[in-house]
Amino acid sequence: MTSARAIRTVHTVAALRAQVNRWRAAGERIALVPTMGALHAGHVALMDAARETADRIIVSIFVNPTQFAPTEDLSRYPRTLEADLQKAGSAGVELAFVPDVDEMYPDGFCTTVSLRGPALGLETAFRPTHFAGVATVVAKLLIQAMPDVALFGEKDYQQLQVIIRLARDLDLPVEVVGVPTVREADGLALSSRNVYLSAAERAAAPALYRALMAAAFRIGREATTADAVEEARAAIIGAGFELDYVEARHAETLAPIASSMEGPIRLLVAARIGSTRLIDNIPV
Ligand SMILES: Nc1ncnc2c1ncn2[C@@H]1O[C@H](COP(=O)(O)OP(=O)(O)OP(=O)(O)O)[C@@H](O)[C@H]1O
Ligand SMILES: CC(C)(CO)[C@@H](O)C(=O)[O-]
Ligand code: BAL
Repeated sequence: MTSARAIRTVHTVAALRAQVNRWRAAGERIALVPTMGALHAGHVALMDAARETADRIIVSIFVNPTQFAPTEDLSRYPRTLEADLQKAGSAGVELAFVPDVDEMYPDGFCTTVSLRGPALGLETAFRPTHFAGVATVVAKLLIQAMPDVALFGEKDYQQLQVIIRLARDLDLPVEVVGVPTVREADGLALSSRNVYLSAAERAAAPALYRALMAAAFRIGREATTADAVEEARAAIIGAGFELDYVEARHAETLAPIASSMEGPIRLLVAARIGSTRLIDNIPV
């Protein structure tokens, strides 16, 4: 059951803070769900999880230019604000923070978060400036909204680990919560970028998840981790993808797997089909 409430939109940090301060003064627990809009059921799962833990939910909708490289899809990224506000309101969100680029990056802006640890490799090998943009905007959003809890999807698993580390390292007083990936019935992870897929590409796309599932099943049974990852690589390329990476990593530090290593493993993949780049991951 969702509890639809009237949603209010604010565009400035000052208006966001004024509302947050009123809620704080009343002793209410606040959740923030950061998004780039084009909301789908994956985002709604974050809002549902937020409702379980907080009295008030804020969604931010901001297509953050600094996390896109000049060659990437910033200009064609889907923008569906009216429908987004409708969906967020139906999911019990009361406040939408929808800043414009100048509000987030005023003239002279020159500060960026620098990262190592979980940001090394994987996405960074293909999007070298991406996580600096993500971490900087997320740090800003967390300082602007001062939530008790912020929710992020496991679909962007490396991003989630980077943000957990960011909050810990910068002593941001927020609980960072990861929410499991919401999938289509055939296994494809929901993503705002799925709208780019042609019918044929959409039909091929679940091969990504199937290859991860097959590898996760084989690891620790009849295959070494390295062999299972190699098989996943072949299956993904065989399904028509251009593979950026498929790797097994330590699930929290995202350190590469060494044969002597203990601890949980995560399989992560990024691959391109046509003009669309998809990512996915699962636990082993
Ligand atoms: N299928 C999903 N399941 C759970 N969370 C998701 C899913 N898709 C996105 N999210 C989460 O929603 C938040 C906002 O993501 P974003 O607005 O970039 O949407 P997206 O679908 O990931 O878009 P993109 O196509 O840019 O990857 C992030 O924390 C992201 O991990
Ligand atoms: C966390 C985020 C909203 C920062 O722009 C974005 O990277 C996303 O939507 O996953
Ligand atoms: N959901 C991740 C945002 C990005 O790919 O830029």
